[in-house]
Amino acid sequence: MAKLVRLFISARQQRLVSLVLGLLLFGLFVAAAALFARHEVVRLLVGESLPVLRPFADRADIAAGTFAALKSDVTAPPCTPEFDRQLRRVAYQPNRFNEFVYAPNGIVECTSSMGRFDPPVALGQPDMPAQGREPAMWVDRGLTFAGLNGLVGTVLHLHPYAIVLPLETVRIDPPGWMAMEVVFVAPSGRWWHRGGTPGVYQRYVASLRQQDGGLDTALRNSVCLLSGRVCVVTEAPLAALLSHGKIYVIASLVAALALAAWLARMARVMIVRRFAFESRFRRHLEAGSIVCVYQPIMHLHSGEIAGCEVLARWRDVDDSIVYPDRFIPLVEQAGLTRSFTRMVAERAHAELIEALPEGRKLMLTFNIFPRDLDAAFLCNVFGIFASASSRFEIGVEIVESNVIEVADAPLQIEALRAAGIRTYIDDFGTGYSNIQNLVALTVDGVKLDRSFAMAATGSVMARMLGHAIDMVRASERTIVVEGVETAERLRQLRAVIPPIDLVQGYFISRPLSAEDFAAFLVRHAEGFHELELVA
Ligand SMILES: Nc1nc2c(ncn2[C@@H]2O[C@H](COP(=O)(O)O[C@H]3[C@@H](O)[C@H](n4cnc5c(=O)[nH]c(N)nc54)O[C@@H]3COP(=O)(O)O)[C@@H](O)[C@H]2O)c(=O)[nH]1
Repeated sequence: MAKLVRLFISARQQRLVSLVLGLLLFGLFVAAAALFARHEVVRLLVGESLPVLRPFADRADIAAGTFAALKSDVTAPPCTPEFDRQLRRVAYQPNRFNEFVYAPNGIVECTSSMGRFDPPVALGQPDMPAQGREPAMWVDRGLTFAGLNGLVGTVLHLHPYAIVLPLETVRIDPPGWMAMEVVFVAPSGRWWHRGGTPGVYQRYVASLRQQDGGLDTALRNSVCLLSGRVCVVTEAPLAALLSHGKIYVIASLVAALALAAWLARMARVMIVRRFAFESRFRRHLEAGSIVCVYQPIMHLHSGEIAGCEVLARWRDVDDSIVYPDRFIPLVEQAGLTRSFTRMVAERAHAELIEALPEGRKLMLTFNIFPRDLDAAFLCNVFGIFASASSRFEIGVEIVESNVIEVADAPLQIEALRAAGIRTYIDDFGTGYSNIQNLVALTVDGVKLDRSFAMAATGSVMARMLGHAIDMVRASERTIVVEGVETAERLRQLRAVIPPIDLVQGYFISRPLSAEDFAAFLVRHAEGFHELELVA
């Protein structure tokens, strides 16, 4: 899941996702357009086929009418002169065929044409046996049996009569982009060309056989009548279609491309909006996504670990850890400062109670938002540590420049002290730090901004470190020097007289998980003596 989410977080991946989406959509639209075009072409093929089939349907109707007339109008005993007269009467009726054969059970006994032959003659096996209302049918049958030597025709037989039809072929003139063939098809699969372009039917049958494999280069269709006996098979080669419909093809491609590009762009905008850091943070800011780390704070001279500063991190939806500089301003903007501080305090409490060795007394300092310098609220939040009050000494850090924006800051600080919560001015020496504020705010301690201790030896900032320490010491507050990154700086701080109280920085330790902090405490139970090791 985290991997999937990561896809949507980085700008490069977002671009890639939108590109892939665009291509997929383009493919989808082209496929949809191709399906629609296929449907339309098949509709046209059917439209061209039906008029070609109509004469065959008409002939079948005439045959049916003729058989009915023979049955009702010919009543004389078979093959008598009267029978012959009656046959001819039917033959002269309008819209009737006129070549009849009396052939009960397929054995020819006499005909209407008076041809010379020696009855009885068996018609033999039909090419298409009678089926439902359809008569049995012989295609291109030699007509010798009816005395019509040398002629061939189609014979229809519906007991006891047979009708002889002349050889029938059709002329068809399809549009240039398609080819057409008319065939008679027997249930056995045998077929007879009746008109159009030879080969179309064969290719159609071949394409049906290989339907599951291979690319067909033409659209094919067949429309059949009379229980599948007469079929019009049509074929539209793709090349002909593309060249015939060039304009439509180009217009469809351009439209598909434009629509896909637009949708992919919209999707990207939505992804960017949804997965922008700000919205991810707002959606997923909850107790479970807060990570606490603990940076040891050391008594400078004894090396004893006095406690730690609790620092918050946020676990992003892709499981990466985000530093506070990115999200603290968002917490403030969203007005979630109080619930955020509560979540940090509760998580730290749960982790430390679990991880720390019993009986170890520690100072814990928390960063609070300036607007939350409210003793009632803070006592309530940090009250969870009260049951373990003998174990933890709670302090809150607040940037001095912001404290002065809280009208009754001195009162709140006093109330906190009364409740056993210490206050520290954080990042002293930056921004609007001012000695008057230091005097007015009765805080317990001052944390010197880390830029002093981190400054290169001999730099202006490094030289100012001593003055900043003097200034804070004059106010009789506890001094914490942050940002101690080197043994040399620690040694320099140890040489300062009168002595500095507490130090914090990467040289002592980076912020640690609760388990690592507990292990750190065990490792340095006798005090932090790395300096001696370095020396
Ligand atoms: N309201 C809240 N603010 C919080 C909370 N957790 C953190 N913060 C504030 O975010 C700022 C950045 O904090 P972070 O990235 O955790 O950095 C801290 C230390 O890692 C860093 N530090 C400590 N020692 C050194 C060092 O030797 N070198 C070095 N380059 N950096 C070091 O300093 C940060 C601690 O700063 P401070 O708070 O001033 O003591 C920071 O401003 C936090 O206040 C929170 O839960 N609530």
